[in-house]
Amino acid sequence: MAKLTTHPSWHALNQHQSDIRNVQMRDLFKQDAKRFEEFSLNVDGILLDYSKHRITKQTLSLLFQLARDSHIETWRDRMFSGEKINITENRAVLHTALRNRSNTPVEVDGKDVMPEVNAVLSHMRTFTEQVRSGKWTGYTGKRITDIVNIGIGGSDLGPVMACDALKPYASPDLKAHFVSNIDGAHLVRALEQCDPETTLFIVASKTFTTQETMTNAHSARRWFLDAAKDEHHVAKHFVALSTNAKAVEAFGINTDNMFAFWDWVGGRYSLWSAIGLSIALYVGMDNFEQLLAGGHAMDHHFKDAPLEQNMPVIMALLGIWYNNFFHVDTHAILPYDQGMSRFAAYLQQADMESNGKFICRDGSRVSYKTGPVIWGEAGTNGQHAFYQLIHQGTQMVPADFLMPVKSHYKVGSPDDQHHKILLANFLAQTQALMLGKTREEARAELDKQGLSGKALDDLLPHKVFEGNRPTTSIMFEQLTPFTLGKLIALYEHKIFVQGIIWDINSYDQWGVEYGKQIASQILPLLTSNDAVTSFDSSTNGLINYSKKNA
Ligand SMILES: O=P(O)(O)OC[C@H]1O[C@](O)(CO)[C@@H](O)[C@@H]1O
Repeated sequence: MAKLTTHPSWHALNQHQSDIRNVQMRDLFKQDAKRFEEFSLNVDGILLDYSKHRITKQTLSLLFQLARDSHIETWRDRMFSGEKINITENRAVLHTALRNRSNTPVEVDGKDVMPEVNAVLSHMRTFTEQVRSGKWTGYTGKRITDIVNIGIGGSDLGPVMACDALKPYASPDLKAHFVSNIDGAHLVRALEQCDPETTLFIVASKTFTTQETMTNAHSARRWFLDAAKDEHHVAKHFVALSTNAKAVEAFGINTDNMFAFWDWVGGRYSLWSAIGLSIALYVGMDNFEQLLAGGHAMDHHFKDAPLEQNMPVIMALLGIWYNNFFHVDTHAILPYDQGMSRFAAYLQQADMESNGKFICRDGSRVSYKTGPVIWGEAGTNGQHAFYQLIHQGTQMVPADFLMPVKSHYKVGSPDDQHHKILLANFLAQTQALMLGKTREEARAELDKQGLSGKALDDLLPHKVFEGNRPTTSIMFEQLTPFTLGKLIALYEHKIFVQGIIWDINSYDQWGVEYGKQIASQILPLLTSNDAVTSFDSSTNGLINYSKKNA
């Protein structure tokens, strides 16, 4: 495949960027009263407004050409059809099969995976209904009141995010806790809220070897047995979500209580699989299937819509525009919905573990930037923390603003203003970032406030906003399971498109493996009495300090 930087569209985009880099969005809006209509898209109830970007029609047409030059459509079809596009692990990438509600056959190595996918979903349904109805009881016959998901990375972030987002759909009889960190504080704090007689542990690990998860799971088992005494009771209180039946058995979990998935499900794409069991328990299997249906609806859109009207493709290309042509390093995710407060953390793994790569698929080094730093916080909290930098800092921070039109919550009086105030802030921020405030406008404002002379002149430069700061607005009716499914799949496909354009493998994570490898070399040294001298002086110094002061 031709290298990205050799595509004529790449060169044309570079040239185009230097032509339009000083164009002001406020002027573009003045020149074209229909800019919103031209640069927005409504897919199945999700409105994407990308008019507040430093783009013209020509920008988009060059970006779509870049996508075509990168053979996006061919790669997309290869992914959906189960081809092993994860080349370094020789695996298919088929999270889309997990939410394939049309149930059309999807083959891996000549075998349709749908019967197995459906069997696990049906197992999940039976189990969740038993637990939620109180039929599944603990060792003393009491119903389950607390679930504790023990997992990390993709075996944690998706379920945490989705349970938080879908709390309005949750059963009031079941509390969900999530333990991921190896720091004992995480487990201890969760267990403090639980009773061994009524707690169900969900050990979520694709490999069932991850150090954090296995250590936490063994500690949870000990905590449980301290109360239950008899190992036979473990079966009622521990279930496993994994691809590794042998390791599940070795842990002491009955494989009847194991919910399987497969190596073609990447960890960070696994909330659609058995890894979503905590979501299904918390909000019920019907709602979990609605989440899957939302993901599936977005898959259809991504597969069927022409590139020019394809939401994930447009979002991906806007990211490429800033990343590779404005040389921006970062991208903020700003959901104006308290339930989505973990959405940025979820996308951090989805995006950064996927596209934080410097090696092309052919093994050569990339000569351009790949994935940006993803971060964010729920609005309006972010406004009172870091938005200052987005407004007046020296770097451009493209941001996605997300917001439901309707809230699930009513607070106090019938004329509850919370959601309107939230919406006003959402709209104000994106407008202010686009418009900025010129020197003249700032002067007029200060003048109106009664300032004049030196006092006005001194304050004036601080009150100027350059504006022209790009944002995408994503609005939807309400945060339902279906909509959340669509939003997650939207970002997954955006990440896919960017990975293809950057010519990297978005589906491995050797960087994470490397850290694990070194940690396992260090761990035994922490228990010996000898001073450590085998590493660099910094690592030796830190190890020896910690040993001396333990
Ligand atoms: O589910 P496992 O195998 O415990 O892995 C947990 C996480 O660790 C990673 O391998 C690295 O963070 C992720 O991709 C994965 O989601």
